[in-house]
Amino acid sequence: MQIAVPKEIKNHEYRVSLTPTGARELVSHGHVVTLQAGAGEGAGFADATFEAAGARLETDVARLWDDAELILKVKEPQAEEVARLNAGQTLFTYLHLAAEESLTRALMESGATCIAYETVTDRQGGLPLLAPMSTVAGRMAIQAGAHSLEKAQGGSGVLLPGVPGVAPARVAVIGGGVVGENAARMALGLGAEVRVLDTSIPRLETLDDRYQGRMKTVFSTADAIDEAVRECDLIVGAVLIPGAAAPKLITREMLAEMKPGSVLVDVAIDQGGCFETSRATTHTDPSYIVDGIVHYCVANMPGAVARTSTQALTNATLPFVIALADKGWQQALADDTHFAAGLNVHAGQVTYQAVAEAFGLEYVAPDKLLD
Ligand SMILES: NC(=O)C1=CN([C@@H]2O[C@H](COP(=O)(O)OP(=O)(O)OC[C@H]3O[C@@H](n4cnc5c(N)ncnc54)[C@H](O)[C@@H]3O)[C@@H](O)[C@H]2O)C=CC1
Ligand SMILES: CC(=O)C(=O)O
Ligand SMILES: [Mg+2]
Repeated sequence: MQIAVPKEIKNHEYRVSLTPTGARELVSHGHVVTLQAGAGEGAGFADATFEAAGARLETDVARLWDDAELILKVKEPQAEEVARLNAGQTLFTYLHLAAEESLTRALMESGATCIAYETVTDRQGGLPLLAPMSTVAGRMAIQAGAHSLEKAQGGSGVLLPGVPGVAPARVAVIGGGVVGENAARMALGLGAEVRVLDTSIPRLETLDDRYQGRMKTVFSTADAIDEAVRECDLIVGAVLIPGAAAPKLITREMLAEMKPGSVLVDVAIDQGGCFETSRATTHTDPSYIVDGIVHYCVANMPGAVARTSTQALTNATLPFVIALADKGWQQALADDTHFAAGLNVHAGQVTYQAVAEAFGLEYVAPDKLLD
């Protein structure tokens, strides 16, 4: 199969969708891997390393897209990328469509088959292609939050661990999944006082057991969120209802209850964000202030640590990419219902229920296309 690896064009996105190690595996399966020249540089992978792995280099972007049967990307396609996509091609990348009606409609119009990393599932009920980047983003959320608390960023001037004789900061993490656990773990490591809110009791049990009570576990209710808003210096938004737009858990009105200069880090921004006042930002200008509260809402946080993220992403995606390339999308998805959960759009139809519901579009179940 002809596989294309374009250079990412989203603001400060330095990841690439395949490492040279991944390219070597695909080439050994008899596939042709074509990399846009320079696509790996941001992640520290020179063109020559890809060539040594058996990949071809292409400088003509139009030709790269035109010749491809399978296009591997990291971030959702930007407008100029959607325009290059054609019927019959398969796109495998993060899509986050429930937060993006215009992208959903544009992908439908392209006629292509679009498989989202973030909705592929596993037998344990997890999201194996979201998890590696959630791990990265969760860990970064506390770095970003600590920085945002500094006065120069508009923050309250609180140091997360405090110092002897001065209390540490209070951190609340709403959503105790992969992002949430990693954020809470980093905050604990820095000496903050940490609570995690989740609606899943089994998840809170796991965290309580794993961290032996060192982080407070809280059942997520409106009361518990009100309390966190009043008490905490830093709140990380890390909720997810797979494939759906994030619920708005902190309203603009509630910001008045927060201490001035407190910080909201909305990691769930790629699914629309879980705070009413969140809007997606970029690494160029990552935070802004509403009613005295600093908001950090970067939708591609892992792009800033592209080396680590690229390796972690390829480790997770490679078995799925090999299945797509070896068998074609229809057979690969028919053989694995968890992989089939990744299909979001095919030939003009929406094949992911939460996305169809978000925009009042007709839903076509993937299994109807796979018989
Ligand atoms: N901004 C960025 O760069 C990145 C964003 N993300 C996003 O972070 C979000 C979280 O991802 P994961 O941790 O992997 O998901 P996950 O599925 O592992 O965890 C989500 C958790 O939220 C909980 N939850 C749902 N509704 C809740 C509520 N009302 N209150 C409290 N908890 C609630 C669930 O029970 C679950 O434990 C996703 O939107 C994901 O796309 C992930 C990676 C990078
Ligand atoms: C998950 C996601 O949106 C990212 O890694 O950028
Ligand atoms: Mg086209």
